[in-house]
Amino acid sequence: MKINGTPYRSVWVNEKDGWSIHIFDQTRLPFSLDILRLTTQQEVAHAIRTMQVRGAPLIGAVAAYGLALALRQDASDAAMEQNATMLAATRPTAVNLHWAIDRMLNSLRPVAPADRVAAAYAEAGRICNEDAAQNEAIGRHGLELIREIAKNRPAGTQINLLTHCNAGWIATVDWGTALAPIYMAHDEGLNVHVWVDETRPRNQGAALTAWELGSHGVPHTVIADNAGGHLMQHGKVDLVIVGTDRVTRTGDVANKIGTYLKALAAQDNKVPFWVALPSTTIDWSVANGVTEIPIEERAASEITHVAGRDENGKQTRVQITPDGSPAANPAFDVTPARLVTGLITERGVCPATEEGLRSLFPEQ
Ligand SMILES: CSC[C@@H](O)[C@@H](O)C(=O)COP(=O)(O)O
Repeated sequence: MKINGTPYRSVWVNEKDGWSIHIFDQTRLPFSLDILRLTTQQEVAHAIRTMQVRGAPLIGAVAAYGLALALRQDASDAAMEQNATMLAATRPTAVNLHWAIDRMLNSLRPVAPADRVAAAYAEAGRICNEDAAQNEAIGRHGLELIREIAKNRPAGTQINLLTHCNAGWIATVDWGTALAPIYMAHDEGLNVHVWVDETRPRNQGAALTAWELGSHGVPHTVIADNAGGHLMQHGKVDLVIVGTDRVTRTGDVANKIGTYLKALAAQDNKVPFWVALPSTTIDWSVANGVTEIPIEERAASEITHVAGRDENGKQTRVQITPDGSPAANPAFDVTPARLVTGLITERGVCPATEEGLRSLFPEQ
């Protein structure tokens, strides 16, 4: 996607040295667009853990480059396996991270250590290109759903979408998952407007989705997380569309905490609830999302404190809870398949069922 007219991806190799990795520091957005240079696997692991990079597909792609950086230091079998395990442990819920590390290992194990660095950069590059292409395809399939709504309305009627967290281009290598159809709808002149859940505790909606949509000129309104149900009751949401960190083969959807409540409200108000994902987000080994998907528990300080900018423009964190009040911070929840209208993948849309997914991915 473009920033001030210049096309960017969310991760790229430094053109001059040919090996260090660049990302945007997402903890600084929306106030500052800082490009970070990562030179070691430890820096990559730190960036993932602290959410300088985040979003399921992007952490997979960045971790793949993290393994390439590790191999520059030591390309032996033992070091490669150890660094892969370390990188895979940085965040537990998004299956794309584990998928990317497994794919790297499967392609690198048969390669002689002397040739592994070049092979690792090539494989990580392919992962990035495929992610960008898959998300673009998701955009085209999701666009059909928005066109369908537009078709049944007087020309130019506003179409109101609601999204949770950030599943935009900076959560992927390019395009985004949930936001890709929205960008395409806006670009072809459909009158889309997006309700953006702020997404406490880390506010990825308020900080990142609002920044992305605003940069692209897409009309949007940031709302408190608890406002979605009310808006749906009053007919102000035509379609909910979210991304996901892991989808079971049966169609259960793990996504940012609060997604489940949106799905319940959508069901009660007969608002379609769609989930956009590349196939790298499907965990074919899991049948029951509620009992089997590991849910990341993050620091209590993300609940007790809020990050923002003060009146002098300085980025700061302020405490919002009494001293000593305990806080719990489960970072994801699971929306059961029965609440999901359908899944949007790079191969098309399907019901959130095992049959639906297998009809699109019969090779699994
Ligand atoms: C295309 S990204 C899909 C998901 O990864 C996204 O919705 C999400 O929940 C991200 O969580 P985060 O904790 O910000 O990494």
